[in-house]
Amino acid sequence: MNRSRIIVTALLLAALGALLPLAVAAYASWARAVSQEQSLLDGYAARALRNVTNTLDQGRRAVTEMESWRGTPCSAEHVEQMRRIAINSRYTEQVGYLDNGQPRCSSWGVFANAPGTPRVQAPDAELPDGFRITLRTYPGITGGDPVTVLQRNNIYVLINTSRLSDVIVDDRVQLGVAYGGKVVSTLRAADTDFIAAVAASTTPINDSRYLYAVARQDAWTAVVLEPHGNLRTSLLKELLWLLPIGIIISCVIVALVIRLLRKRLSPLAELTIAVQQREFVVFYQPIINLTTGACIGAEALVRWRRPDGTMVPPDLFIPLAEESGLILPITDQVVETCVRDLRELLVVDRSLHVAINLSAKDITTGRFLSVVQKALEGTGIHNEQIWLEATERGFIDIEAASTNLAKARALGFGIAIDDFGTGYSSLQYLERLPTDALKIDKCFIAAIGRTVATSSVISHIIDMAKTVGLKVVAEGVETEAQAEYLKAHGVEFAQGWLYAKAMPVEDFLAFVRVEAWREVKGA
Ligand SMILES: Nc1nc2c(ncn2[C@@H]2O[C@H](COP(=O)(O)O[C@H]3[C@@H](O)[C@H](n4cnc5c(=O)[nH]c(N)nc54)O[C@@H]3COP(=O)(O)O)[C@@H](O)[C@H]2O)c(=O)[nH]1
Repeated sequence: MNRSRIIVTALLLAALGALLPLAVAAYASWARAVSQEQSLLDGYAARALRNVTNTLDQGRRAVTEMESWRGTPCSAEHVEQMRRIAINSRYTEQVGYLDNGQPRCSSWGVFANAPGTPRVQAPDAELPDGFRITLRTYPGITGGDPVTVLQRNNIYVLINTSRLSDVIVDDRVQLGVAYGGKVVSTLRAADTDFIAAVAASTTPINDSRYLYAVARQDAWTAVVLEPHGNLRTSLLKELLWLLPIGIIISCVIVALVIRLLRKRLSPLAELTIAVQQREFVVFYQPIINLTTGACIGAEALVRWRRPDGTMVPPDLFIPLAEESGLILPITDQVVETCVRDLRELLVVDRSLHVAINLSAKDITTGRFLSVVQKALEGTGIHNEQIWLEATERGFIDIEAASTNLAKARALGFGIAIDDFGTGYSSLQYLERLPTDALKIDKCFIAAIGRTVATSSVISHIIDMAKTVGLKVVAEGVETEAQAEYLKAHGVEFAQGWLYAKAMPVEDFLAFVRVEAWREVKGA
């Protein structure tokens, strides 16, 4: 994944991580508010139903008690008894006596077609215990309040219908009581259509306007409802503690994403992925015989080709790779690539070699030897065609370095000391290390012909290398004057922009073909 994709993904993750806990907190607050309100309504509905049962039971008890009275109907004692029962029965407005289906007397006195005489109306239902119930009727004498009539044999009681819904509930709540789907009594300006619909339905009703609870017993239904908008207060209460938790979780997630992003975008993380994705390519810089002008091989120089195609020069990632240990798999990939790229060429032309840079870790651990040997297995490339370049950084553990390089040399690999002259103790290394060639660092080559301190050093390096019988390769040759100087001082080999820059394998193969053709033609 490239950088911008990672950033976009991280931004999306951060946005999601920030929003999700807030959304969950909001949803949880809503769900908790609804659940709390719902259980409150459930409690009210159960209470309302209990109230209906209690009220009717009281009426039933009044009738039953009156039924057991023996005496002359509508006598003063009879009326007195009815009055006594009505007074003691909290919800009963009136206890009365029927003669031939017509009210004759009640706890209020004897009727003689007085205006308070309850009208006799056909009952709405016959109950299993022999009672008949008339849900809403008007006694006339009470000034219009509807009453519910409970009657058995020739005794009846009047109950103020509003008693059926007389329950203490929160102000915001509406309540209704229905019998067989018909709304009998309501508390406050309740939505009777909705209550009737709930009472008549056996399945829950989805209505965006109300939150409601229902309790049923026999044909009675108590419905308690409140507009959804009323939930706002409970919702705010829940949000007050759930939202801060959501915000904290959001912040933690965003911080984690940023941390991961920074880690993922760190140079080390990118390099690690580059190694895993094998994003390295090898360029080859020709090495030239200064006397004949022929190409005798190439130095393999690694580049990191990022997924977007940009090339990262080794100076920018080799130090980090060495520090982190990633240089080891990078060396492995360079070795494999060199063998794959140049196998045919090296087998056809045995005079050619490829020089591979080793890192300090490669040299001290000695692992490069098995890596190179394994890569060469069955390729037909001779060990002598592989030069291994070591810099002074690899000689910190001089014992390990000389042992490992000696092993490599004994197997026929060429050993070159790279960047020679740039360290503090180059000469000391020369004595102790098994070496075939010295590569003079480009800073000395650049000083040729210039009046700088380093300009005089180069001739001493060349003399000394020749004295100990080493091949000399001059690095960074950029001008004819430098080449002439080197030739005049007996340097055999050179590489530098004067001849060619490091190039992709196809270009290098073409370069070698052209050079070979030029040789044939004697140009
Ligand atoms: N452990 C490994 N180190 C490696 C590997 N590949 C490269 N390197 C080291 O990275 C350093 C930079 O290399 P690079 O940017 O490829 O530069 C090389 C040449 O391009 C450059 N050069 C060659 N000719 C000229 C020239 O005429 N003028 C000029 N200014 N620069 C020139 O020099 C670099 C080669 O240096 P050297 O290795 O010292 O021969 C460099 O230190 C590489 O060693 C790797 O696979 N493993």
